[in-house]
Amino acid sequence: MSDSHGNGSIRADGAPKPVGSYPHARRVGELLFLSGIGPRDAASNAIVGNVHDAQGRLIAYDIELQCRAVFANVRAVLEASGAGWDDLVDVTVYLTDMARDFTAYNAVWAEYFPDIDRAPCRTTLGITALPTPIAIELKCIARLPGAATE
Ligand SMILES: O=C(O)C/C=C/C(=O)C(=O)O
Repeated sequence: MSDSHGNGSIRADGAPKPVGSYPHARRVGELLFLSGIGPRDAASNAIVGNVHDAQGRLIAYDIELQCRAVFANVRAVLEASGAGWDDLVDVTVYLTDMARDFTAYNAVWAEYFPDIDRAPCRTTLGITALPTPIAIELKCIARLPGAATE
């Protein structure tokens, strides 16, 4: 974890670099607010699961791979912040093609959150575009371990 400014700002070495001028997360009291994060490879920052033609145009993507990559990135930011998967309390999921991708995404979600009583609250939105050519982005809020639940 890096919080060199003492303001709760987190930069996670194990997560892909943010694509703009924002931290991976901010701690505020017992809560941890994660920036929107996409399905990028943490080492190369390349988008996972995108298929391009010889001219470099995006021609296909694998939503399952993108789901797994974005969940891995969320986990990396949580762990760098001193939290874990079970500390997620609220997740907003943005999909660029709800009709095509909801079923596959929902199945991967169920693998990662098999226990409905321990899963975070979730809201899934279909939107026309994300800032980069990704099909899924997650926006998460977690409760830091040790914080009271009530
Ligand atoms: O491209 C990504 O990996 C995710 C980018 C997110 C943003 O730039 C944003 O939500 O502003």
